[in-house]
Amino acid sequence: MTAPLPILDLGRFNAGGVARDGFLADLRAAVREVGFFYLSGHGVPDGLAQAAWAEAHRFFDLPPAAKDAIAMVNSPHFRGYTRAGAERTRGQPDWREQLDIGTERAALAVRPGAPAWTRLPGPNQWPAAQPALRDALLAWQEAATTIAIRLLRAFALALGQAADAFDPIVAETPNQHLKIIRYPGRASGDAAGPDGRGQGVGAHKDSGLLTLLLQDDQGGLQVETAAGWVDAAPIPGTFVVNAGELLELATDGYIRATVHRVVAPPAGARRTSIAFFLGARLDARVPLLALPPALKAEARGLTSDPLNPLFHDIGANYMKGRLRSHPDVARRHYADLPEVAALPAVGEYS
Ligand SMILES: NC(=[NH2+])NCCC[C@H](N)C(=O)O
Ligand SMILES: O=C(O)CCC(=O)C(=O)O
Ligand SMILES: [Fe+2]
Repeated sequence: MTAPLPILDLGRFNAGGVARDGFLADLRAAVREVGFFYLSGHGVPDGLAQAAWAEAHRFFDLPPAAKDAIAMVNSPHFRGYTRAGAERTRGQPDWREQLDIGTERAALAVRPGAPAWTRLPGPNQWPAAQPALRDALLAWQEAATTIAIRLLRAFALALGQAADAFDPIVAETPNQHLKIIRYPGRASGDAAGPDGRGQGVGAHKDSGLLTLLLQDDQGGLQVETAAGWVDAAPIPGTFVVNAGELLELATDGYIRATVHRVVAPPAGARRTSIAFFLGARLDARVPLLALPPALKAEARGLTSDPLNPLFHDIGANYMKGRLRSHPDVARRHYADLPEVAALPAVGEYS
């Protein structure tokens, strides 16, 4: 048995004094060693999560036509519904259906020649048949943003920085991204992976700063560690938290954005999750933090993966993930970009 992932209580951070110091020491160890932990004591009112769960289940139970009416392929902002099998991770189809939303705002007026990320801000798509979904998910997105920004201050302190070290890149227009996700059960043999089960979502890093995940009681999330894949089994009342690529970039790899995946549930079961990704302002660059010497000596440098280059330009780093994940959206709305012309044709994935 591998050691389970650590559990950190945000109440200790909020309490101050020695409790806070203990929390920060545990946080530093957790992000350096695994990059994944459970967060308890976050204080988000239970009703907000309950409402988000109830509306998420109602959404996935809508008839397919009602969901396809707000298909992501209609949105240059990568917002809307994606059917199971349409998203790609490392070129392979992910067996999950999902609704992606983000900050609700008007699209920017985009000048020709402006960076591609300027096309990302914009309105969400909501199902006409379910007006309550919008309020529940936007309220959840705000609550999750508040906790994620508080945690980011804790990360800064744990790294020997001023608490506000990340404030400039999350001020005013942080890149909020929320997904409600359902993984259908799969019979073994159904496009089974090496472990005999299907790909719910393939192995990847999250591209932003921090991810806060709510998961139901099904399980299936796995985290890559030095000792191999470890299950992030559900623990009621907690979030699963993980560091994204922007923290790896900011710390020259002291923090690693940990690789994770979801193994599809068996036939007859299903998994539902609600993932919130706090990203930074798309118009900024990730600062390279000056770590205290003791921490700097332990920084391992950035990982190098030819399929996943890391970019200090935040807009470019986020864009790469969106384009490769949703080649249908990329071809419809971003065909002018050279990296889109280079995407393998559907059916051509190895
Ligand atoms: N928005 C996300 N966090 N998506 C994570 C899934 C992995 C994604 N398909 C990728 O290729 O990077
Ligand atoms: O659904 C989950 O539990 C994890 C999803 C995930 O890792 C992602 O969408 O980035
Ligand atoms: Fe992820």
